[in-house]
Amino acid sequence: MNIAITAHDAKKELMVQFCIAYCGILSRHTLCGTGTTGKMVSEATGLKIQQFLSGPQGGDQQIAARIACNEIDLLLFFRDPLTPKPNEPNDMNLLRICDMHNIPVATNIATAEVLIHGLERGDLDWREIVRN
Ligand SMILES: O=C(CO)COP(=O)(O)O
Repeated sequence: MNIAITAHDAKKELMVQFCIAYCGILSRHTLCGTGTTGKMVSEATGLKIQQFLSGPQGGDQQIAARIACNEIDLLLFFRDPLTPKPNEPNDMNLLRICDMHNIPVATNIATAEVLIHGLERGDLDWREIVRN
């Protein structure tokens, strides 16, 4: 499966901890992410992550474009609901494009836990069919 990761600044450390905890599962999949999040997770876990631009520079949109091309099977996007963001419209577009294409997306760690266990159990195997 192709998994994309991104996180707002206040949630980056949480994303790192999540990826450390599920490193074993994540290592069996193809990972990509926005620049800073991808770099932090890669350095902390040793996971190979294709790093796009930083989110505000267009990394979010690079992920959105891949979702539109049916190249992403799962998005983990840890959002900070408390701090206003200059690139909020891009964030909204990323979530919109997931809804457009029925891509499983977690915007917080609780949902991410459910999805990662589901992924491990094979609940997302239907993506293999719709991708091909
Ligand atoms: O912008 C982001 C989430 O919207 C994250 O981008 P970075 O991982 O490059 O900080």
